Amino acid sequence: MTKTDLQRNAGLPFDPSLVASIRVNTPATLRRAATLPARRSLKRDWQAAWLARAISVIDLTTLAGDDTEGRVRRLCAKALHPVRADILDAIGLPDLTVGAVCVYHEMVPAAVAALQGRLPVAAVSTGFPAGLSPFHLRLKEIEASVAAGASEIDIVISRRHVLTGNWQALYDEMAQMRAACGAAHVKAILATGELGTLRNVAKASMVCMLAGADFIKTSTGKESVNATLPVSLIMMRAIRDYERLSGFKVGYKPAGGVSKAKDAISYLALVKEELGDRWLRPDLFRFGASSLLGDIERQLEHHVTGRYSVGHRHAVG
Ligand SMILES: O=C[C@H](O)COP(=O)(O)O
Repeated sequence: MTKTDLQRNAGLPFDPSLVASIRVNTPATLRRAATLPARRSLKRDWQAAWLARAISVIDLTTLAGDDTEGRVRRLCAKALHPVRADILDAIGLPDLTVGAVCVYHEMVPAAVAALQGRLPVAAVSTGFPAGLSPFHLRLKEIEASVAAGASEIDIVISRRHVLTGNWQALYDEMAQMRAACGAAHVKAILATGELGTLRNVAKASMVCMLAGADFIKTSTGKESVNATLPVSLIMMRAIRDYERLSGFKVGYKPAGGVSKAKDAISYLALVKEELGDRWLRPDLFRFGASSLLGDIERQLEHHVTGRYSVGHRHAVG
């Protein structure tokens, strides 16, 4: 998928009364999310199809202080050929790639050179993960990432705007970041584990969408609590509400700590039930994940051969 395949969210004017009216039924949300992993048991062939689908929507990620160009090149090779050819043949899939590769700004040139336009490169810009570098430098970082060839930018919001209820400031920040992205697609990372309440998550989701976020994303992967099913339920319902208001479909990206194939299936099931099949494609859904692919590949190998291989046979990067 190239950037031209992705629709852009034009946003809507800031509406403080809309934001103030947002409510969340926390006990009901927690109950609904808790039923999901227990209810889902898929038949063998369907399971392979869902796991292949999960791979196709991974933003294959390396976001480590010791990243090197060599690691990014290996990650890109894996992104283009995420599953061994014999396993793909056995499950009847001619070809499969992940959704995108996600790296720090400094690693964008290495990823762009390795992928040669075959997959999008997403950059975490704006002083990731805290998002506390000077604001004008965060905007400059976005522009530099786009100039280096990133076609998707994952920005991080200022958590303090949420924690102090300064929704106008959050809207303005998001709108300026979106503008700095130019033609690149923008994903807003809410860092939900640091927002205090599910109501704050719902409000922050809506404000970022009003300000033009093309995707909303749970976490950087660096908070102590990252993607969860209850948070995902709230964010997906906010996406539904925004579609009712604007007619626009915003994408969703759970990220951080999604490392097991069975968790990926729970997320996909939630997307299907809350948003519908249209969201089960890379233009509207991504997993931000560094180690999920290895577990899925292991499960697919088991599906085909009846045996589990050791985890290090499916190393990524
Ligand atoms: O955006 C992606 C996350 O940083 C990846 O988190 P993870 O390493 O827990 O999979």
